[in-house]
Amino acid sequence: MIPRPHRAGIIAALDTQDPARAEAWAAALAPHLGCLKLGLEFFVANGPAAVSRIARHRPVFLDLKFHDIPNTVAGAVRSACRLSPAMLTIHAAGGPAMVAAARKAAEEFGTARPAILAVTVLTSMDTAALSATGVSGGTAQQVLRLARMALENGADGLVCSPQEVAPIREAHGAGPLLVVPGIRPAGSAAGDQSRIATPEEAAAAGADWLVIGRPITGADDPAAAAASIAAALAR
Ligand SMILES: O=c1ccn([C@@H]2O[C@H](COP(=O)(O)O)[C@@H](O)[C@H]2O)c(=O)[nH]1
Repeated sequence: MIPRPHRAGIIAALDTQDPARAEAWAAALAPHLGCLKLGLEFFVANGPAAVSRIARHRPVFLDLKFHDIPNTVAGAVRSACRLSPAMLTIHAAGGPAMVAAARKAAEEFGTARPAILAVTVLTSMDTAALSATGVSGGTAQQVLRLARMALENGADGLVCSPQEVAPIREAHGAGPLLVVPGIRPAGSAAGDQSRIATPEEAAAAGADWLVIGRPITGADDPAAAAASIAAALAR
């Protein structure tokens, strides 16, 4: 499992279908960050072998957000573990048995296994969007509910927005690994993200890893953008 950074580390989200572009980003960004995230867009277009090529630059966070019946998720976790990712996502909404099955499958790979992260409420969702799925009470309450269930059933950590980092730390302490998208440096466009904060705010709240996509990959000079965020976090 990837060691927890001493202060909040940066994960760049390499969201592209183009393997050459992902490779170029990985090479340029590797000196400035700790981990590279590959998600569905890259994986569906390029497959497992391309993941291994990106992993030559930095450990890979494989963000495929598995959500299915426990037996199917266990099989998907086993397949993903063969690519030696540092972290792997499942949806907490899959329920206790699914989370437990994911952890058990990962443990078959011993100490080299990835951290199993449970996605709570997607950072693109606000209270109205959540309520449209039938969940009332607001995003913060639902994140805390899913966080407790996922941690009790074997998740090593959580994916949550920067706005829920402090309440999760208050409820669960320093133990869970908190991986946090919805990061927007001051002046960056939010795009489709709803529950956002700056890198400095997320770090101060207690995030372990900050997941940053478009503010880095959409910049004229992605390496300079990553270096500038890293420098701000180091101050
Ligand atoms: O709740 C979630 C879970 C995952 N993500 C992923 O993080 C990045 C964010 O990219 P930006 O360009 O910085 O918005 C992206 O790959 C998402 O799939 C998330 O945003 N929210």
